[in-house]
Amino acid sequence: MVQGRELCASGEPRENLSVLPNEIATCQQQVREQAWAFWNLNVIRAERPCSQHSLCIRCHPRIMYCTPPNFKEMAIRYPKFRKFAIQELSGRMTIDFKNPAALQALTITLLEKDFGLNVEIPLDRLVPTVPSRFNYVLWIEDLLQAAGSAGIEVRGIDIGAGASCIYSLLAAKTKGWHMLATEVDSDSYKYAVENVHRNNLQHLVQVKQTDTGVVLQGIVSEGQQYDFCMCNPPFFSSEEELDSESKSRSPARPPPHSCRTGSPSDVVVSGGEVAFISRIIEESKELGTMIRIYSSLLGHKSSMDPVKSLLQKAGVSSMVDTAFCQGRTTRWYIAWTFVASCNLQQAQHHDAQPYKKKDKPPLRWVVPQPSDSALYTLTTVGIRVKEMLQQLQMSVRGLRSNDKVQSFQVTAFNNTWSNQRKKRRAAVHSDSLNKDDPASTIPGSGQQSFKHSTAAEVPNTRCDARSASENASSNIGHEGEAYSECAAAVGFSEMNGPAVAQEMDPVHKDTGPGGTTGGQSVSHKRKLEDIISLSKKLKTDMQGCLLRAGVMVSKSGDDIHLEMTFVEGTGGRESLHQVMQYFKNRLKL
Ligand SMILES: C[S@@+](CC[C@H](N)C(=O)[O-])C[C@H]1O[C@@H](n2cnc3c(N)ncnc32)[C@H](O)[C@@H]1O
Repeated sequence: MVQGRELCASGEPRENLSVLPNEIATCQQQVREQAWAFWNLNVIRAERPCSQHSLCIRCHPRIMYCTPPNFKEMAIRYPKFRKFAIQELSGRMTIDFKNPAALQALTITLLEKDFGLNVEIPLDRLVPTVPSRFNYVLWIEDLLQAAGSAGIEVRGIDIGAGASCIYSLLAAKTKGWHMLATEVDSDSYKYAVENVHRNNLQHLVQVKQTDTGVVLQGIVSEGQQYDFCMCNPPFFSSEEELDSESKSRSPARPPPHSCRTGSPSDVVVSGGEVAFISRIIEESKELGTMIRIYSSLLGHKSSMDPVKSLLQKAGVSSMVDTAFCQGRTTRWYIAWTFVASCNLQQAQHHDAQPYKKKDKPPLRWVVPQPSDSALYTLTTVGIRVKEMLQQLQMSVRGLRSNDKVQSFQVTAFNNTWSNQRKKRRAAVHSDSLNKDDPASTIPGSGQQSFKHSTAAEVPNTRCDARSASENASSNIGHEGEAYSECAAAVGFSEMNGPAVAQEMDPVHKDTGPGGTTGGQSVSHKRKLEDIISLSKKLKTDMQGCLLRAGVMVSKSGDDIHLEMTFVEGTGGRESLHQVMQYFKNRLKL
């Protein structure tokens, strides 16, 4: 990677690219860049977004791929994908995006994981990228809504289904739409038919082999009515154009991250995509309202203007276009209708989501049942958790307390949870040496809580360091939602000023054994002053707290869960893991 040569998708130089020092790291970085790019993320590497980023960092607002999928989880769960998973030095999983077999495994795995689809795609045919295909399906759904066709039994046509038959399978599986998929290539046709059967979707998807001479004519018979047609046309006019595309690519545009897949029959058509779409437009003039919405994807932005002017000449009653971006690849989409009452412009959405860094899920643990089941209640566990947090000298602020949830915001400035045994021994030792030294009880010295701690040292074997599968499963399922719940419980916005004051209150009140705030001795007063000055220092250090987290005790069925969500802190998530481990080892009811 050479700084200065790197450009944003729009052609502007990227800023602040990090170049790792050695060759291995650079190589790792490149693989990672490919991965990021593949997931629509290359642009986040530019600290200062270019003028077009607001436009190009886009995926459909309803798509799940605005955050990248968890390759680690996929590698654990899917052996087909695991074969191609590469672990970087950082531990992050990626694949070689230049390897068609790896792309094939990625597509097949995502279709299975996210859509329950079992698909086979030959390596000599186009391997579709799942996010870009699902973007189109979701956009069609928007168009149907705009055309007033949503909610009814939807019938669509997928022109050029390819071997994967991906659009029809996604549309049928996720939306229950009836699809007619057409394909001219006999090998692709066979694969498409098998893929439909493999997923038992014959009742929704019909695959038809067609002639190159037609696109829609002869497919839609008299009296038939379809709600939409969609198409990912062959982009190129010749194999030479296909080959020269990468060479003729403007130096302002970076090379594509992933390799090209598919045969020339997939991507080459006489006259290129404009000619192909102009055939759809011509035929749409004939078919008129028999198909309510016509649409096509465009592989080249330069095709948009000629296509629009053809549509204007065709006298369409409404048209709309959009673009979705995946990594360095943008695809444009156009739709039109001859139905006078359809205003497709209503489907114009400018609220596409920018990439959001995936929120880390909370750490979660099922609190084991004690022998006395009467103690296994939300209240008892909540109280015990709060006590333990306070014993750890954390500031604990109650946030929510009802019959389902008890949640707290906690802040720690010192690591009072690691090496407990060692610290206790040291505390006992120093205690015997300085029995009367008041400093030994100053909160924050890390000693007071250990003296008072009654927690057993017996490690809980069920809860030892997280296993790989536990790590993985923490990312599976609806942790995102759980995270939001916990994060909401934590109340990010409330986490500043008031928490500080409240945090310090217990310290002020804690005047030591037998002490009162009135009529104190001089030494006791000094001790209080020390504590107050320490408190003030801690207040000013608030920004640099070691750990701030949300802690939630919740009931789910018969189980009581303890969840911890990292918010901030110099100790990072590692410190949260340590605190969770502390609870796993010591929480006794
Ligand atoms: C770019 S590929 C798209 C495949 C698939 N829809 C996808 O998005 O991955 C274009 C497909 O259209 C097919 N095709 C080309 N001309 C066609 C025609 N006149 N009618 C139907 N399919 C056609 C090609 O064989 C190829 O499979």
